[in-house]
Amino acid sequence: MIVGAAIVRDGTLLAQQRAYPSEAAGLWELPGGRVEPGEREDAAVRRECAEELGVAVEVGARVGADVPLPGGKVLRIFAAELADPAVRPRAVEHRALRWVAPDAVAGLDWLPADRILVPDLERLLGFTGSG
Ligand SMILES: Nc1nc2c([nH]c(=O)n2[C@H]2C[C@H](O)[C@@H](COP(=O)(O)OP(=O)(O)OP(=O)(O)O)O2)c(=O)[nH]1
Repeated sequence: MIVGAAIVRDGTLLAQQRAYPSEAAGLWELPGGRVEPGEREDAAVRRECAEELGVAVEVGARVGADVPLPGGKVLRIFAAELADPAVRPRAVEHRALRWVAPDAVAGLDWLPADRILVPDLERLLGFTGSG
């Protein structure tokens, strides 16, 4: 199980740009990673956000359906918020971070699994689209 955090602040979504491996470098994803044996999924989200962004988050409801990943893994996204909205996330192991506006979510160069979740992420941000 891979968990990811859809962190929302001021109506925008935090995305991060992968630096590796080469086939994924430059593409965007949500903060997250593998759930360790015996670890709760919400705890894994908090741990990954601490490791990757240096921030504490509060984990909310699931976003969208599970997305199957190559190799039999599954990606499961949870809504999240910064425990302290004044603390700025840092790109510890990623190339860049971006707070994405609702109307820019669909245009970001996401990893393939995340692209599937775009409508769910837009809904989370309250984006109704152009028509
Ligand atoms: N964190 C994260 N991983 C994603 C997303 N979408 C997606 O397909 N993945 C894939 C990429 C990787 O194959 C896997 C998680 O990799 P990772 O590098 O973030 O996690 P990790 O450090 O715990 O994993 P590992 O390298 O130790 O196996 O899930 C996403 O939005 N966030």
